[in-house]
Amino acid sequence: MNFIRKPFGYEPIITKEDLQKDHKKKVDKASDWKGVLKGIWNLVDEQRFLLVIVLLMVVVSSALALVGPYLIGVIVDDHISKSIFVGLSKIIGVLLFVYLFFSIATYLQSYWMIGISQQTIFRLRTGLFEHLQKLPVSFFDKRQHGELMSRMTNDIENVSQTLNSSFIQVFSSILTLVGTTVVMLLLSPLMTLVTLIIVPFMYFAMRWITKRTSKLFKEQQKAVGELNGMIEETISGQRIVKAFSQEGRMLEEFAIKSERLKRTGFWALTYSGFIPKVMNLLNNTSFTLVAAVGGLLAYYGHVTIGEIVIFTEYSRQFTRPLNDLANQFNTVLSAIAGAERVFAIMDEPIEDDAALDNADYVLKGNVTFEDVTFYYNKDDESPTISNVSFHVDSGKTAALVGATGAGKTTIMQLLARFYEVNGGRILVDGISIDELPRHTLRSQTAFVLQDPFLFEMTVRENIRYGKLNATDEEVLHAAKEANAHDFIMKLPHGYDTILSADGGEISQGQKQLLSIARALIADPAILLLDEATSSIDTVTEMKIQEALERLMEGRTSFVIAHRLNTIRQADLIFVMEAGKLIESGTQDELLQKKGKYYSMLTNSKT
Ligand SMILES: Nc1ncnc2c1ncn2[C@@H]1O[C@H](COP(=O)(O)OP(=O)(O)OP(=O)(O)O)[C@@H](O)[C@H]1O
Repeated sequence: MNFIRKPFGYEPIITKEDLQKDHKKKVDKASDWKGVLKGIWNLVDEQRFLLVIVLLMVVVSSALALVGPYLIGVIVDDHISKSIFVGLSKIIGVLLFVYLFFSIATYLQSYWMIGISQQTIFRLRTGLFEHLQKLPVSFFDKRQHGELMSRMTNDIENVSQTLNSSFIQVFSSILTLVGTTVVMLLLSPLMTLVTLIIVPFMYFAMRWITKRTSKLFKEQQKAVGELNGMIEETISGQRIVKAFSQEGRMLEEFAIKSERLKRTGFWALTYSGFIPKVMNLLNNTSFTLVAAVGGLLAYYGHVTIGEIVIFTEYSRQFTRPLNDLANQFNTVLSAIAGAERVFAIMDEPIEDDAALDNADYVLKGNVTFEDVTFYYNKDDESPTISNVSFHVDSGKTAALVGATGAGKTTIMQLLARFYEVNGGRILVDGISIDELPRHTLRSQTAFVLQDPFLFEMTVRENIRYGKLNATDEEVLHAAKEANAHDFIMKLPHGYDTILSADGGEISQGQKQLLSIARALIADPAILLLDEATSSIDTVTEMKIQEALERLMEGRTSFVIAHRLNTIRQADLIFVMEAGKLIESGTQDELLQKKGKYYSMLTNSKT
């Protein structure tokens, strides 16, 4: 497939139907502007006073911008054309003062505005990150991670740029437009008419262009989000991509997405590139009209030369803010689209939490499931977990067995309250888990997964993740207990070796040992363990087994068991099938029963 196209060989990508659809959508979503502005206003928070001062500065500088041309007109009419130079120095002094003060006012307004916008963006970024941390696991299940990352970076950057510059410019442009019109009308309604004759043309030209660009900018941001999503997935899953030799397919998919971004980018920039050109043309036309008609009127004594000078200046001053407004329009539109996407996440409901009454509760680890039913999706025909009931005493080990997809991992995730049950109750020490603050429950529950997640931090920090205030001695002790110390000491910088985000430089078994050390240091009452299925060399496997035995001692443990030995040693065995708990008991009880477990065991032996 050839992905490289001639730079100008693109088909226009907006049809009339698209524009009509888009117009309808805009009408439907008219309130979003208000919502976005309200959201930003809330974020400005305690800097609102400074913002008001900035706005006052804009008023002052816009007024000063009107005084300059007027004074030049006065100089021409009262001094130059009459050759009277008395008092000229005074008026030039005032003019210089006006220009100086104008510069100071514009400098101050942009200096303060940068401070306000950076602080606002800081709040927006931190708020979004904080909100993401509080969202339920189910939120992340449904979304592409790279796309979310794009909201944290690109969209926020767009809002930031608008707040930095566009905000002041838009406000000042509006003030200048209104101010200039008023002053022009007071001076000469006839000349005002000549100056403003160009405005309807500008309006229609702008409408034609922005109708197209606003849709394109939205599409461009969406395409950036999708592309980022794919890049993130491909980089984090690059081993799988390579293992299945999918590089070619990924490249094709990437090229298609990238091509879409290129096409929307091309048209967005092409259309928005018309804006300054069209504006310039209309601007110069207006300038020429004012000079020509003004000259004619002056000839017949209707206006003075000074007034023509004032109006030629004002005609520039009038079209410049229009030009600015037109230019800023796209930036503002793209920022609003970005802000909408950010606020959409902020509006996602966070996990509600229990009152803090039980916050200091120390778990003993008695776990009870009472008729628990759970659906991942409301529309699923049958529940993922249906009517499961069991009890595990504190300190005991329960092995979960069953075919893939039977619901073993789900049982564990429900116990850690990653998802809310749809029916029944889960109790720890007789307390329903929704009466325990999540932090209380999760800080005393630890996961040891097959493929544990390691952070791009030192080995020491990765172990300390289980208990952030652990001392170096505690880290060392946990690593020794987890049989991880020896291999850590062989790493280039020992405990200070920085691991890559997926722990690519250490083996699967070593990752498990680190994850056991992390769980040991957390000292949880309840352990949720997914036994490794991948083949690990016998020495490492023995080390893992030994470390796990130490870890499980005295704690309530749920193990997704793959080895017969683990199952045999468990106090209780739960056999799961299609979300149901079909058998439970000790190894002996289940063997005597000669049911599913018995047949699973005999089948695996044959
Ligand atoms: N986040 C999710 N969203 C929707 N469905 C899910 C989700 N996670 C798991 N499922 C579905 O729920 C069912 C039970 O999955 P679960 O991971 O609990 O099975 P399991 O017994 O642990 O399987 P395995 O031994 O393969 O890990 C499966 O049909 C699975 O497709």
